[in-house]
Formats: sequence, C-alpha cells, structure tokens
Amino acid sequence: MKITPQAIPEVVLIEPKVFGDARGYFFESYRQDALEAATGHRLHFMQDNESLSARGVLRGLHYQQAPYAQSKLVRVVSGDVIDVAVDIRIGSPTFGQHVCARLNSDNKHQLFVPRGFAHGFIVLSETAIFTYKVDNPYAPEHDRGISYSDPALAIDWQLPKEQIQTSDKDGALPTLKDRLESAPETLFQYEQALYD
Ligand SMILES: Cc1cn([C@H]2C[C@H](O)[C@@H](COP(=O)(O)OP(=O)(O)O[C@H]3O[C@H](C)C(=O)[C@H](O)[C@H]3O)O2)c(=O)[nH]c1=O
Repeated sequence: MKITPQAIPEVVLIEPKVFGDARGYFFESYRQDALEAATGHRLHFMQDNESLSARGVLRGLHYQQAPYAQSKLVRVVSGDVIDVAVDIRIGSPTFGQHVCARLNSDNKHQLFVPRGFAHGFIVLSETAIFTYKVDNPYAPEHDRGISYSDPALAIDWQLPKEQIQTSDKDGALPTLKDRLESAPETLFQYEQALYD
C-alpha cells in the first residue's frame, strides 16, 4: 500500500495494492503496522461504523471533543464521495484549513482523519456505502460539529447547494468562528496531547 501525507501532513491518504485475477480482486483494507509507522501514533481502533446515503447527502462536519476524540480511517465500499477533514486545533498553523479526498469503490482509497479534526463527506453517486474505523467509542454527550457551509472554510462540495441534503442537526451547526468565540473548550489545542 502507498501512504501519502496530504497538504495538512497529519492527514494521510492510503492507496491499497489491489490484486486482481480471474476470480475478482483482493486487497488489504487495514494494516496497523503501516498506518502507525506513517502517522507516528499507536492506533487502537475499537469500533467500526457503516452508513448508506443517497446522492447529495452530506454528513458532517463532526468530531467528538476530548477525552473522546476519535481518529477515523474512512473508505467507500460502494459509490463515490468527497471526503473532508478540517483542522480544528487552536494554534495549529493550518487551523481552519481542510483536506479533500475523492474516495470511491473504483480507487479504493482511504483517508486517515486524526484526532483534532472535524470530518464529513458528500455523496456524488446515486448511493454510497461508507465504512470507517474509530479509536474511541461513540460518546453522544461529546458529539460536536461545525457547519459544512461555513464560508470561512470555503469547502467545495462539488454539488449545487439545492442538491445537498443534511440532517436538521447538521444544518444547524455553528461556524468554526462562532464555536471558537463561544465554546473554545469544545475544540482542541495544537499542543494538546491527543494520543498516548
Ligand atoms: C456516529 C454514531 C451514531 N450512532 C447513532 C446515533 C443516531 O441515532 C444514529 C445516526 O447518527 P448520526 O446522525 O450522528 O450519524 P452521522 O451523521 O453519519 O454521523 C457520523 O458522520 C460523520 C461523517 C462522522 O465522521 C462521524 O463518525 C459521525 O458523526 O446513529 C451510534 O449509535 N454510534 C455512532 O458511533
């Protein structure tokens, strides 16, 4: 597999080696040793999630605040999405900046979204099955988010606004600036030790 740091280097893109033959294909969808070496973190993924969404559905931008911050290893088993990770570590040189990755069942690419980042994706295909590992359990009381349409983030979701569908919860999320001004404790500090 090829693992490449992105423009925000803590976020890495994983391109698995796919072995095709007359029966179909095989690839290693997760290698802890390779990902730990590439990210510099010990990783203990302990929950797998899966969601099915129709074209235009946008889930995000979500994160869990400390002490339940989550790293995510995300991939698409069916369909085509734009996946986005936003740096929400106060003091980071890339605070408020984001990485986009096109993940689909053809390229089989995966994105590692570290703790300290908000995450979301939009579906470009008719439907998409999105599956991912997280390294902390679901903690609804620590579930937080920022607005996918925050003009300061300037994320290109590639679909017209009228085609984007979100949950009511996601549609009401604050901008990063609002969250920074009203509840900075729900974000992260760049110097904060987020991994053991
Ligand atoms: C995330 C999660 C949700 N749930 C329950 C809570 C709700 O009753 C239902 C749907 O939850 P939600 O609307 O938060 O699901 P998504 O909008 O897909 O949220 C996820 O979407 C973005 C892309 C993320 O990165 C996060 O992993 C996660 O926030 O599943 C659970 O039981 N366990 C879980 O880990």
